[in-house]
Amino acid sequence: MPYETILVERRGKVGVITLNRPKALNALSSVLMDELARGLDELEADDAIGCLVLTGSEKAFAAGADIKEMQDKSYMDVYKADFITARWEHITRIRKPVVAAVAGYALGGGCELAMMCDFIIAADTAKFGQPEITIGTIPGSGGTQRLTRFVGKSKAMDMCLTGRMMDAQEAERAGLVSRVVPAAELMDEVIKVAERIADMSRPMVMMAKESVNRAYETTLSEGVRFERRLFHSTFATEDQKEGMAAFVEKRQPAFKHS
Ligand SMILES: CC(C)=CC(=O)SCCNC(=O)CCNC(=O)[C@H](O)C(C)(C)COP(=O)(O)OP(=O)(O)OC[C@H]1O[C@@H](n2cnc3c(N)ncnc32)[C@H](O)[C@@H]1OP(=O)(O)O
Repeated sequence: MPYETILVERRGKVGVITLNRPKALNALSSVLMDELARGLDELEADDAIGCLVLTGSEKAFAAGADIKEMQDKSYMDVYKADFITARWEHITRIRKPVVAAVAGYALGGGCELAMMCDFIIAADTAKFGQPEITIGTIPGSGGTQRLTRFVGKSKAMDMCLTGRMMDAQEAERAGLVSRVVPAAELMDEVIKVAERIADMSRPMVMMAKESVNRAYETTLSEGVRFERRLFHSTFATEDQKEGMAAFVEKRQPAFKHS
């Protein structure tokens, strides 16, 4: 079935999903979020793809959940449908890495969606914020939780209570984004990063992702034990033998993803 609100492309080993509702600044409607889940599943299932990129337009990664769609919902509507989280958290269950390439506005649900990716590379035009307070609600898809883990309590409170936006430089200083690049170079830079990841051993990439994510869900000692067990398991793989042999033989590894 064709997509109406996203574009799904393959650039070699990299799968790119572009949010595509330009007239609404990529407001995250239920149709868009359903299509995003479908697009992610399509790329997850494609063995040729080693890394995913999620991006928007020059003006907006996404300006949040679709306010026009939400405004008339009742408490029962949102409670019974478990609006918004059930649908939105799909991206966090993707096992391949997902890099967010953010230019322009990443507000509300847009900021939350970017934070659900594995890391964020921002254009120097990016603006992050949780402005829900300004429209009479609060973040509903992890904004108060993930933002606090990224930037700490003081800045998260400031963002969530005032609804102010953070520019790309502040977001980098605060640890929300991993790097900032000139807007004109955003996609080239992100594709280079994604290609580098896609060239690594796929099972090792998945294990590293799983292990870093465990840091958010458990204690330090449990996390370190989890990491060590995964580390041990890498010694049962062909790619560990190949990677270390290639280092010793001073050549590039040829990973078989096994
Ligand atoms: C996940 C949860 C629980 C909650 C949320 O995400 S709530 C939403 C949080 N986001 C916001 O509150 C941001 C809303 N948008 C804005 O404040 C502004 O649009 C802007 C600052 C991002 C850009 O302002 P600008 O003047 O440049 O552009 P606009 O004329 O305001 O917008 C263009 C066009 O897009 C529509 N739009 C923008 N954001 C949304 C949105 N979140 N939902 C639905 N539609 C949105 C806007 O209405 C306008 O369309 P029309 O010209 O047809 O009205």
